Amino acid sequence: MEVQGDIRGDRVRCDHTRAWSALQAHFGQAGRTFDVRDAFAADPGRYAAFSQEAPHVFADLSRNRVDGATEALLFALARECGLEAYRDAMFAGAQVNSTEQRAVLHHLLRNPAVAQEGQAQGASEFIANAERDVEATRSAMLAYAESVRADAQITDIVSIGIGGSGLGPAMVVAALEDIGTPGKRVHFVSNVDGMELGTVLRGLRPQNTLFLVASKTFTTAETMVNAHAAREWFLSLGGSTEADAPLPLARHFAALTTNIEAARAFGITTTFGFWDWVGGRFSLWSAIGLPIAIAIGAEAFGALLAGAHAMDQHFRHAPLERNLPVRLGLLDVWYRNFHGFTSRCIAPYSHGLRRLSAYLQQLEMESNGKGVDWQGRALPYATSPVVWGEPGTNGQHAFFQMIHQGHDVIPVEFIVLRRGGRDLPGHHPRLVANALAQAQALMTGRHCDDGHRHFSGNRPSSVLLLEQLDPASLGALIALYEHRVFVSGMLWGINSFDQWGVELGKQLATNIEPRLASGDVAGLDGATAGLLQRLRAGPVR
Ligand SMILES: O=P(O)(O)OC[C@H]1O[C@](O)(CO)[C@@H](O)[C@@H]1O
Repeated sequence: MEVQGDIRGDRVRCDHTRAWSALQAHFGQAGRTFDVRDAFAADPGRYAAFSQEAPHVFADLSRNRVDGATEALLFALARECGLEAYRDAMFAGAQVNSTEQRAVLHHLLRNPAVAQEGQAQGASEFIANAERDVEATRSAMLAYAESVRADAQITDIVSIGIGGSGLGPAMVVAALEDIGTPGKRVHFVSNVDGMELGTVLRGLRPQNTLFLVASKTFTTAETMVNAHAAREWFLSLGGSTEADAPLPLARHFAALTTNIEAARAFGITTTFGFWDWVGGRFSLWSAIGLPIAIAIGAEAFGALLAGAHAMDQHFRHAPLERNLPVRLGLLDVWYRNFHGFTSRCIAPYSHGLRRLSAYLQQLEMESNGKGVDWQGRALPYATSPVVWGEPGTNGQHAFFQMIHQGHDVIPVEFIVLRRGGRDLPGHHPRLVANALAQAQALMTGRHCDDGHRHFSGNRPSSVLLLEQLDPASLGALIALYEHRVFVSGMLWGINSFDQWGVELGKQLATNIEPRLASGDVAGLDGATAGLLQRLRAGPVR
């Protein structure tokens, strides 16, 4: 298929710009000693200047270690790097995933124009074909989701998939469980540890179960092991590979994959495809989102897509100075490369968002945890921070001690809902009060002569405020993070859309597994050989 040009040549790496040198000077003069409390005292308009409206999300960035001068330099950096042209190239279908020669078009999956107007005006043939594929697959998948929802015999859906084929759907289904279909339980199985699948299967009956095998490649070892085990379980309890048998495998298994042939070879006839221009960690909007559509229905799935699309439009069209993904991505660069902050804490004050940190870990660290630029040159600076977190208020009683008083400065992202979910009187105001109090305490600190009780303050945080946790807000929030990762990755000069770093471990595991049975340690390093021999003192099975 013909794609639009490769625009790698237009990229300028952040450290090759004038703005980078200016930021270094600025950091030395003002950034290093910047105190947010002084900035508030000096500027009564600070809260407004560092607030940002975006679709479904309001952001208060005012408690960060930036001022107008810092942001002006960061916007200059973005422009010198060619961020706007690069963003537009991604949306136009250029091969921004340069190491795999792939376009990056997950935004097409949530573009309502694809359904309403068919081929967009002026789109390339490549995009027009992609849009047709998206529309056809989406209609088929949503019709199937509705048929499963209407099928009283199916009570349990087991989605087998890992990484991008598991984390996104699991996070969204947990977040939107209040609007889940009564009578349907959706389970997610990722780990090759048999404890996970075994525990899920223990409570199920094959005639009431639908397995969804979710794998972009349909080769991922963990998913294949679990899918084969599920198949064995199903066949051992009366299931059959014969289409006209009373309990046919074809009715109880479906596949979500770009590798339809491999799914068919597995014996699965119901398949929903997607394409190489959808990265795994950006795929919840595609057929990989089928468990979501079954859980919440086609209409709510459409609202999830619409929320994400609204954020896409904001990212594409808002000027950099009022563009939330841009402001957040620039802040990430400022903190990582100038302040040297090594991690960022995600603190959703929402039980529904309890899987968000796990989801963002893949999105951010698999995308931007890279050490070479797009030309393979070693980078002289750090890239992705460690992203971690737990829902509030639980985190307050675990690791917030360190965030308030530890040596490292850890920017925190509070995610707050104006309206809580299943309202029990008094819970939500208390939850929100805690989020605001933590952000306040981190900034203001509290002087005390007793060092144990002293809070230094000036600890940065942002607040992302959603009206409520509904499909549209959630879609917008996820798309916000996707674009933010694009922004920082673009400035760092890396390819945010490959993941070569996961390959070596996969290959070595394939080499080690037979050695657990044979005991052959030839050619292994001393530590691996030692552990293997120790493990062989008893059976590993
Ligand atoms: O969908 P697949 O092909 O099973 O891959 C699952 C995950 O594995 C990875 O390739 C990393 O190992 C992820 O990028 C991907 O989301």
